Amino acid sequence: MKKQVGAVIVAAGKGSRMGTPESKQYLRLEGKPILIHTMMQFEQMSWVDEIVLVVGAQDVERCTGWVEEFNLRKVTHIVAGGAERQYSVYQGLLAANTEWVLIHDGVRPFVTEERVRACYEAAVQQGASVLAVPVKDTIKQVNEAGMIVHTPDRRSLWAIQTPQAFRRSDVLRAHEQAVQDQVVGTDDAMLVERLGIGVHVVEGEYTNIKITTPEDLVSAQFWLQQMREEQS
Ligand SMILES: Nc1ccn([C@@H]2O[C@H](COP(=O)(O)OP(=O)(O)OP(=O)(O)O)[C@@H](O)[C@H]2O)c(=O)n1
Ligand SMILES: C[C@](O)(CO)[C@H](O)COP(=O)(O)O
Repeated sequence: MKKQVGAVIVAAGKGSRMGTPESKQYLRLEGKPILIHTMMQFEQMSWVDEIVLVVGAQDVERCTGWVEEFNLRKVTHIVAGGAERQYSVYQGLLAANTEWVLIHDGVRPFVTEERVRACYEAAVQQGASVLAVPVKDTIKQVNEAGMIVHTPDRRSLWAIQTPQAFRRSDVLRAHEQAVQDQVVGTDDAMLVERLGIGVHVVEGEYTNIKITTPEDLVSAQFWLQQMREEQS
């Protein structure tokens, strides 16, 4: 029988905004690569059946070694990604073999099982869902001359996170349509929305940061320590 839930974890980016010689997903926290922290979160979710990992072609070998070293038994495929996040996700979706997929950034290690489950359940009920948090700042739309052109009502603005949960067949179709239409999106929901499928927003946690720039590493150390204290 086809398995129900898979996680597609994308980690084929270069991390240019981090600016380190080693791509950010391989920087170590408490001795383990950030990507491994993320994968361990999904590995311990008993209801997640498989994990598909997407990395740079040059990193497949060392990631295969880590999957063994850290006993990540749910990993079924380690595939090479593409030049944009969207293309990496697509490669992961092709390899996945579950009815539902949870697409997650390899550099969001602090996502909690409770929120991932809520996201998955909302998708099953509503068709598609993403984790997100209400924005805390006032957001302005600014033109090329540096002038404010619009202040959207903050009450309708959410910062979108991962995981993003979809029926695999829907999100695969959305990616294929995007390629045909020459659209490159910054998340997968955007591509699914284009098909006219409603995407439900599930409130996430501000701690589910995407490690992107050097100051995020300071926050990451802090949140990891907090997690350890809660566990002990
Ligand atoms: N071609 C790409 C680009 C990004 N990603 C992954 O998508 C996630 C979110 O992307 P982002 O934080 O933007 O990572 P990078 O693209 O690596 O960062 P930057 O934009 O600073 O280069 C990361 O886990 C990243 O590895 C990917 O799999 N393939
Ligand atoms: C998908 C995403 O995590 C939603 O916030 C994000 O858009 C991907 O990373 P990027 O920084 O936009 O490349």
